[in-house]
Amino acid sequence: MDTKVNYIDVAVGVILRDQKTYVCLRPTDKHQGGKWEFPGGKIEAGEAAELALARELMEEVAITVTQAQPLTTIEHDYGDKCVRLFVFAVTGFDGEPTGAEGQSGKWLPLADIDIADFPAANREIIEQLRTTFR
Ligand SMILES: Nc1nc2c([nH]c(=O)n2[C@@H]2O[C@H](COP(=O)(O)OP(=O)(O)OP(=O)(O)O)[C@@H](O)[C@H]2O)c(=O)[nH]1
Ligand SMILES: [Mg+2]
Repeated sequence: MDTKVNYIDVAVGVILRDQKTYVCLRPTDKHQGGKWEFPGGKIEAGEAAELALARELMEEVAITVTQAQPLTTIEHDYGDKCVRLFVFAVTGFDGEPTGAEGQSGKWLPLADIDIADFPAANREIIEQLRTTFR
């Protein structure tokens, strides 16, 4: 029996400015659809997490990342799939974030973050934002 878990590696960017973070609404037809998310996406085979972060943030919110620090790595089993999130704090970028793929996006004050609006895997990120960045 194969008990090895196949994780989907994902680069996730917590874009920070003025005690706010830029979040996007996941399309309803996607995994965890209807939840808010930190922009990001799947890391390609052989791709470094930082490069995937820069690529996904350009594709999804049209910014050029100039400063990012690893925040945490989270492994989460959704039942239908297992994800490994490589989470970065994005503290420097060129351009103004926008929903470049037609999705809704907004600057969310860190004080207003509600864990229930995000995918379950994001719990630890939100707890860190509460303690580290406020
Ligand atoms: N981008 C992003 N993905 C997250 C977050 N939390 C979380 O569990 N995920 C999960 O990570 C997985 C991959 O993310 P994604 O759907 O954005 O990947 P992608 O941009 O490459 O999209 P695609 O391959 O569907 O076109 C999804 O299963 C998603 O549910 C989050 O905060 N941001
Ligand atoms: Mg994505």
